[in-house]
Amino acid sequence: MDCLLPNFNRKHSAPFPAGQLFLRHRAPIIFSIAFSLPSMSPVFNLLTAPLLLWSLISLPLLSSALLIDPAAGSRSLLRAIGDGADQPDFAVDLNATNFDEVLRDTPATYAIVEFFAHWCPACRNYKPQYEKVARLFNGADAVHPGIILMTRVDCANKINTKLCDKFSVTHYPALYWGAPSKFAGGEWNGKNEKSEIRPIDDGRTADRLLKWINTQLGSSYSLKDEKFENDHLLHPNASDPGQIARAIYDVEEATSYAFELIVEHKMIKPETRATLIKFMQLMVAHHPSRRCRRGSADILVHFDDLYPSNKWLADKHESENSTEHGHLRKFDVCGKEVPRGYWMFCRGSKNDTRGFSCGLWVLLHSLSVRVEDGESQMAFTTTCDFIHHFFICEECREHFYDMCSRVTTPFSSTRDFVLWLWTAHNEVNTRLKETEADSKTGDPKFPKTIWPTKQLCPTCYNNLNQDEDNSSVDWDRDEVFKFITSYYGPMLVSLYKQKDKEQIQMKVNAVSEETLQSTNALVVPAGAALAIAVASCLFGALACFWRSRQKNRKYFHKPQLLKIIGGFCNDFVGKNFSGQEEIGADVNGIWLMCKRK
Ligand SMILES: Cc1cc2nc3c(=O)[nH]c(=O)nc-3n(C[C@H](O)[C@H](O)[C@H](O)COP(=O)(O)OP(=O)(O)OC[C@H]3O[C@@H](n4cnc5c(N)ncnc54)[C@H](O)[C@@H]3O)c2cc1C
Repeated sequence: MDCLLPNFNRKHSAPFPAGQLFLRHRAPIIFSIAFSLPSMSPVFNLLTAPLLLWSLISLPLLSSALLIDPAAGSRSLLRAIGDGADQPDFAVDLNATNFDEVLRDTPATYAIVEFFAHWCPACRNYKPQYEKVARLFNGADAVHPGIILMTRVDCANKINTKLCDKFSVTHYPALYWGAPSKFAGGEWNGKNEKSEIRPIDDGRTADRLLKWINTQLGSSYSLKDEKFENDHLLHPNASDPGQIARAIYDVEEATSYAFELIVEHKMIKPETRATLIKFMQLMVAHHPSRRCRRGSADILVHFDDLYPSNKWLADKHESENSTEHGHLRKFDVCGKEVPRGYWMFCRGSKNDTRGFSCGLWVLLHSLSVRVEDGESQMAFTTTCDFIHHFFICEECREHFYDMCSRVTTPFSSTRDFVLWLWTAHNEVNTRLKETEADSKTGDPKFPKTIWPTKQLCPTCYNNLNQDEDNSSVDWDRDEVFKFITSYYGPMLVSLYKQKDKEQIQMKVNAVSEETLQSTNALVVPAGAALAIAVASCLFGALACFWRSRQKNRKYFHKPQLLKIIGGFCNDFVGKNFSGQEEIGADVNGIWLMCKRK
């Protein structure tokens, strides 16, 4: 049951206003008078004794009935009741002084604000429910960090009166949902239907609140979700292979961050433009996260408008309107919901270790295992150029490019590319192992090792008695390839937009993801050179088509579109066209229409 607010000023709207005011404001006075009077005059003893007795007996009773503790303060007592005094709160207490600042600064994509009143029994009962959900999203040990900041504001606290009024709170507890930035300095009056802040109409229990959230995000969070710990591992890099499943968050975050850096540092120049487009083509086809594939496709389709290829135009654009990079920023490459500022698989034991560079490696490996044989050389050169132009770490990109330059024979298979990237990464590991030992700049909990360790992949070692040292390890390269393909392949799938809650379902999804990958194939293995050309043409043609469909939606009818797509499928990829799928859910939808023969 909610606590309804009467129509008069909230300050006077407590269910027990007289009692509460009495206890909050009068009781201490009566106490002090009662205790001081006897010392003033013995004449008052007769008067004060019964009063004192009444106070001593009735006040604790009344206080506990009204949840007011004169000694400890109402808030602290309220916190102590319900879910145990020792348990920390997960939801963040906000007030008028920090509300805007906290919500402006949070890296979370969404915020929930609970407006409550500390005197409200329904709020007290609701608190454990709210906390159950907040446990998932808030705090250093959040299970799903960076997605939702869950907060509360005590409207019975005088300093919050204006703040609560701005959000037209009519009952307690009242929950609102929106982007944190919309809350900061924002308001809600219940009339503006287009407001980006919305009341949560069904969050009365933890289950229902989470269900409401899942509906908004297309997620499948469960109250039973537990944090995926890195800490319990004996050796983090020799971990349970299942750990990699969490790396999808990191790959998404690394992708978003990389793109943000590119935009912020204005790295899109006429000479780097083509590299970025090719890398994004690679992402559209092979990024392990569905939302990053979709986001990259969206950006690609609008790329010409946002960054004209004509240098003169680009320069003019730049000087006239230096916000064109800002336009790109509005395209979140992996969507708006990607958690930011957190790392799961790549979380270091210190703030300044691991994170982005680890996520970037995982992205590169996960792309490498997904390309087809015919795309391997293109994927290799695109990766080399991407790191060369867009990885801000000067030393890293130079070293990496040096390793790229040492390749003399074009790759003709996925295996070549996967194993080259693995070797290159191990070369970096070997170099850094020494540097970090000298400079002590590495993460003590994640020392550099030759990878995969024996613990992670015993079959990768021809001789298990050998030291795990790059120069001397006798690798079974077939086993290494098999291991890497499965490690960065099916296990690293998007956790989003999947309704199924159980782990087992993830495996099922991994299979469907694999199917998607295979139907996504850009090329038939009809020779590397042809394949590279076809891959680029196909995407260009499809993107072009998709774009024209967006722009000229009213001029095309479905049969015409089916015919055009059928033509693309047959001409470019030699695959049958299945017209069953509805046209144009997104670019992935178009890929899906070309079925293997
Ligand atoms: C392209 C690139 C070049 C870099 N060059 C340099 C450099 O020259 N100097 C420098 O100081 N830093 C460089 N870095 C950063 C450095 O390699 C690490 O990313 C950083 O030190 C963080 O290390 P980490 O412990 O998180 O593991 P990382 O090395 O980032 O590895 C991430 C994860 O990948 C897995 N992994 C490890 N080795 C392999 C492998 N061989 N094959 C497949 N998977 C593996 C492990 O699970 C590991 O946890 C580079 C990063 C990138 C992306």
